[in-house]
Amino acid sequence: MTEPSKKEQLYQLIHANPFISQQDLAADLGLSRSAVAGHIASLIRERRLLGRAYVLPAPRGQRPVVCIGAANVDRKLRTIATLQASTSNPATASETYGGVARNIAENLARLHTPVALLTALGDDGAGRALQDHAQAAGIDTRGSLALADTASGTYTAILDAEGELHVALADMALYDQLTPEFLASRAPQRAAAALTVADLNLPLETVAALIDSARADHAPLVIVAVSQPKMARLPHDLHGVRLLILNRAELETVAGRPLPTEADVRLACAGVQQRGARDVIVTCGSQGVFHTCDSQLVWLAAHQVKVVDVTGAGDAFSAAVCWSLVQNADDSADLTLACRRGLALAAVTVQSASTVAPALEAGLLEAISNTDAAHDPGHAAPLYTTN
Ligand SMILES: Nc1ncnc2c1ncn2[C@@H]1O[C@H](COP(=O)(O)OP(=O)(O)OP(=O)(O)O)[C@@H](O)[C@H]1O
Ligand SMILES: O=c1[nH]cc([C@@H]2O[C@H](CO)[C@@H](O)[C@H]2O)c(=O)[nH]1
Repeated sequence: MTEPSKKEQLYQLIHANPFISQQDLAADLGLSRSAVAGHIASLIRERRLLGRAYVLPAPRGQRPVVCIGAANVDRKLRTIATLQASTSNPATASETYGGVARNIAENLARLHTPVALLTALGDDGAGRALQDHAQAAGIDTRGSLALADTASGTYTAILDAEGELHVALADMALYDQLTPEFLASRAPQRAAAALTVADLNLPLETVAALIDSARADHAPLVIVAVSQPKMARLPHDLHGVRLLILNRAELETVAGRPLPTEADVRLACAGVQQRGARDVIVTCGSQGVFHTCDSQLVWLAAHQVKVVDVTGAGDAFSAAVCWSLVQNADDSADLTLACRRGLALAAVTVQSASTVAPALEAGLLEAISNTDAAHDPGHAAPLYTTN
């Protein structure tokens, strides 16, 4: 098969990312800037491009949440009977779309929130399937990085017969190419965000660059942890971070010690706040969540539900919290309300075999308001050790 002409390749790049700069076009295609300008002028003459535009921000309610991080293929292997270590277990296998940033983006799209995803995709079947699926879900993937001769990210999880995770393996080296330079090349899309959500699949320097720009632009940034080993990607200086969401084991990694009591969790959160993060949410699996409220902690119990598969519960929780944050035009979002919405979406997700529960409706979250707190199962007595 003959390779498309440079002009055609340039057109495809602009089609995929209308924000792309002439400098990036020149670098990607191995052309000079003047050759790029010549092709653009020719495409305008042919009316395949209608001109070069100034980009104005959309009205607030239509500005997207921009999610930055992983889009993986998840392989889940679930034992049929009780899982036994160091031997072969009869199991069933399934494949779904995953990656923390992608899962959050899909949850938000299903809740009818405008959302864009900046990720890296390989040039394999998985990359094309991830791209098609995201587009069909209504996620704007035009700013994502298409990598030649690279396999897409994969996550392989071993679940027991009850749907609880035993071990998981993450093959995701391609996200190391989501560098600060890549971020800079997507500055126009990022500037349009109502909220930026970054997962810790990103390299440390990239997360630091996102924090720097959130601080400089006074723009809200939520950071979502993905695993204990990848807590090493959390920069020390967190000034500019609106919210850090992580599970208790990940907070233990940050603290460098076990956190068996509520007082331990409070101290560890205070440490993260001293590093500059405004708020912290600590998810505690089937028990519930803590969130900071100035120097105090608020505890909310999880819904008691029958688990089908826990994969994606944390991402659904994070998506509902982000959904809640963008409902307020000012900075007055109520974190307790956001977490109650998170618990509700996570409960729906653990009861579904899918990583992102299908058939979500924003009404599910809208129905949870400040006025119904007393009737909410999320306000049951703490199950967590409090001494
Ligand atoms: N067994 C469960 N029953 C009810 N709710 C659950 C259960 N497990 C998780 N959840 C809900 O999901 C939220 C996030 O779970 P968890 O603390 O395990 O996060 P996570 O480790 O990031 O999850 P994951 O990696 O599976 O997406 C919890 O706060 C809770 O609301
Ligand atoms: O290192 C990582 N492990 C797991 C995930 C993703 O977490 C999801 C479940 O919460 C799952 O979809 C997996 O791909 C990731 O993005 N990075």
